[in-house]
Amino acid sequence: MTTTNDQPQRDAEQYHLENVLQRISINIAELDERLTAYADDIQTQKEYLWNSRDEMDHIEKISARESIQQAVMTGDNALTRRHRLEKLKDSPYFGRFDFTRHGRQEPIYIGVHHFRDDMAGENRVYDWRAPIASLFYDYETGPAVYESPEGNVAGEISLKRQFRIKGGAIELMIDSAVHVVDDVLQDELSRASDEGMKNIVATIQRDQNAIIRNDEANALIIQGVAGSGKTSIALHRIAYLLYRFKDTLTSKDILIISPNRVFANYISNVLPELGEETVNEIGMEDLANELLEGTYRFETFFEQTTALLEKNDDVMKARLRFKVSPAFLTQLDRYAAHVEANRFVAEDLWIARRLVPAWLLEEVFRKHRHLPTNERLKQVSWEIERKIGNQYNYDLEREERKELKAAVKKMLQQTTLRETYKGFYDWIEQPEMFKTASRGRLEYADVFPLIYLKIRLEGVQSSWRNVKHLLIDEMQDYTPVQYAVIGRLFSCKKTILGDAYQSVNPYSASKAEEIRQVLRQALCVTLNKSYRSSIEIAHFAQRIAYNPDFEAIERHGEPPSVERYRSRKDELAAITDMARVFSQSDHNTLGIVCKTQKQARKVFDALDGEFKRLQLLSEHSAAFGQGIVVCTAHMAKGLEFDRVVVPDASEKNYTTDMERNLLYVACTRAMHRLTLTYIGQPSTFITGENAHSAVDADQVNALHQ
Ligand SMILES: Nc1ncnc2c1ncn2[C@@H]1O[C@H](COP(=O)(O)OP(=O)(O)OP(=O)(O)O)[C@@H](O)[C@H]1O
Repeated sequence: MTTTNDQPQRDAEQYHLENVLQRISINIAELDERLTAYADDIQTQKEYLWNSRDEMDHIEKISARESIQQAVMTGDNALTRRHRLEKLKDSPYFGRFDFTRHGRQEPIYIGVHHFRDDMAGENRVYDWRAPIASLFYDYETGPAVYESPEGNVAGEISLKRQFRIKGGAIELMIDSAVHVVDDVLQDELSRASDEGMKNIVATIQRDQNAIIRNDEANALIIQGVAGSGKTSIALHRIAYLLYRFKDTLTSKDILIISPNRVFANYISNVLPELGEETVNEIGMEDLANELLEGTYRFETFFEQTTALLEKNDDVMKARLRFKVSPAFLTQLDRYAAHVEANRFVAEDLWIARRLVPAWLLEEVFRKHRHLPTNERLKQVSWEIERKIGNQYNYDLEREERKELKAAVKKMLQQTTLRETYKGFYDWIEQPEMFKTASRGRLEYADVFPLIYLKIRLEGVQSSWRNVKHLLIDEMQDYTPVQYAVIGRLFSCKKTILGDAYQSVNPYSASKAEEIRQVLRQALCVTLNKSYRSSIEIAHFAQRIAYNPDFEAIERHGEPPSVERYRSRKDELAAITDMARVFSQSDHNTLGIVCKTQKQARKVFDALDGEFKRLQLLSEHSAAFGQGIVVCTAHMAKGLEFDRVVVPDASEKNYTTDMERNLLYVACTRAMHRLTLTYIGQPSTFITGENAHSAVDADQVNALHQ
């Protein structure tokens, strides 16, 4: 790898950049002229329609309106193109490679958007998603081949160059012989955090590129270590699919299931940055509410996790464990079949002195299995009435119709969905496995099994049935039953991603393999390289949850510090000092990540009043900004901060497996600095026999060299 200090080369690139910027400005000016002409044309057409409305017939009016609509659409397209060009003005491209095919060498510039210079009839910048752009991510200099719609195109790459261009000036320019230059990546990763998640188009790695461009897998499951870029890749994949299938896929066809609104907000600017509209997003609880049509109140996942942490109730854990086992789903399926077979007890029926045999009633009832129960009964009565009409040439009187309806209704074992669900636990002779949460609500662990039963017995209405691509983040926090519901609800393609090591609630979790068993036809891929944290932080986190396949990017920073205090008061005073130091630094975010909401509230109260940009996140929060963010590990999942402080990293506070996971999530949120504080004894996960002391930090380092 060489940094291009070669002045003539830099001058040539500067000249090229200025030329591209000039061409962008010329194209924008031309678009502006066209936009003015479109606006005038639309205005004229509207005036004509208005002035001539009395002389025009219906057909003429429709055609005039269509013509206006057409002009508006053309104008909109021109406006979108203008917006894109405007964005390119700041940074038109980030990469170049020289590609020789059929003896002809051409420099190819790659940017976030395509720039076709319409006036000169030339492609000046290729969209990073274009087939030819894959060469940039997949090859070093030398022979290379890419797949185009017309077939494979082979050639030779003779130069690879990376740029960082800002405000129309080249800030960084590096030539590289390796696939994507480490220096540029290092430079990107060393920066302070942004508002929200950023795009990574300039430094997508080869294995990441393969996942982004996989357009065949029906369900793609990405298991990746903390900070491996799963969320980034999933969003870039969505942008890629929108580009690749632009005729059949729009952002309205995509749905993201995300863990909470803070996370949804955090990732929401990536797609617009990539030139796509934001896509629909929903949380599991909202989805459940919609499927149950708001008829049942239930505790939230956050409440379930909090209860587990605060009560450490073994009986509750046993209930949760039971409901994530594969056997549970099988039993639920059997029960659904049993209920279906026994809920309608038909008898021969005499209506208007005509016989309706029991077998016929049963057959009609069975036929309409996917209707809600009431609808189904109505359908049975209506079909029987029609059959009587056809067979006996007799139309039922009003009273007879009523009699028929009542008789059909009586044949059904009348129970509510909730009673039927509760009956499941009696049926399997484990009634203790069903328990209501506070205020008569359903326990969260019962919500999706209940929905599953509803789907099996009567079907559900979903406003998302037309979704064409579903993205599920933090897959580890959903149970096999949730995946069974998702599998039945969404027949579309799916991208599912997460990390088994980051389950915030191991009693209610799934691993990639378990998800694959439920969804079938799924392709699992693994990402083992972590980009977020400095190598020191990454290796520290490995001591908490060791993964032999883990690989950290070689970016150095300060070693994490574990600090002991004599009292809680001293500890809080030290954390306040850390917040002060952060406020004076050039870092943008400090996450103070606690185990429970109560603990987070205490830390927040200690800091409140002194710091301007201070925020406490709760399950009701919708976003977080730059500054100091106090939250639980549960809420911090998927987020990242320049600096992280983990208060109360004591033996008492972090003991169980669940707490180990939370500690791991908390530490892996840190990009550049990590501090853990405690009083008494430190958690054995970071120092004692429970930490991965068998493989100490040096050994872990050695493993990765
Ligand atoms: N190829 C890349 N180039 C630059 N930055 C990258 C690249 N891949 C990942 N990153 C950065 O690494 C960080 C982690 O990415 P992301 O949040 O997508 O990972 P994740 O696997 O979803 O993490 P986690 O599971 O820990 O929440 C982000 O700052 C992202 O920008």
